Amino acid sequence: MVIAVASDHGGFKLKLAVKEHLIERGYKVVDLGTDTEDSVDYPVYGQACGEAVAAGKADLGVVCCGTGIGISIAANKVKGVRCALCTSVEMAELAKQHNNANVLALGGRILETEEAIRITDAWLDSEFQGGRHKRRTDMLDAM
Ligand SMILES: O=C(CO)[C@H](O)[C@H](O)[C@H](O)COP(=O)(O)O
Repeated sequence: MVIAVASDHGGFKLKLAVKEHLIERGYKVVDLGTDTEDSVDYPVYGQACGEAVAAGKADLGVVCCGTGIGISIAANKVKGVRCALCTSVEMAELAKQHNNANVLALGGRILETEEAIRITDAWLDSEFQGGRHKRRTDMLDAM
């Protein structure tokens, strides 16, 4: 299982913490940048992660910016991406169970690192429930 991670400067430190955690969990991680806390533009990194997932170069993606909002909008511009901005464990569970989110967005200026890790684990460890939810994700993917 390969997970792509990407962030702007606002999510850089959180991305590093999530990346380390993912590696500890045994995932192969591809880091698409940014690589410093210098100011950069979140659309570049949201698009890069979304394209990696959509192209099958990664199975899943995690994107981080200051709030998680801008980079999630960018990732969701890529066809085939279902990026979910999550601020709680419950949202993360439902993002996988109902939306089959293939990219998780987190806010580095919003979440404590420990909570972000719990959210990431909840998303990874939940399973898509299919059924009526599959009909709806198919509708999303056809847009
Ligand atoms: O999602 C965002 C904005 O929609 C992020 O929070 C960005 O990280 C933020 O806009 C960066 O702001 P900065 O003042 O340039 O650091």
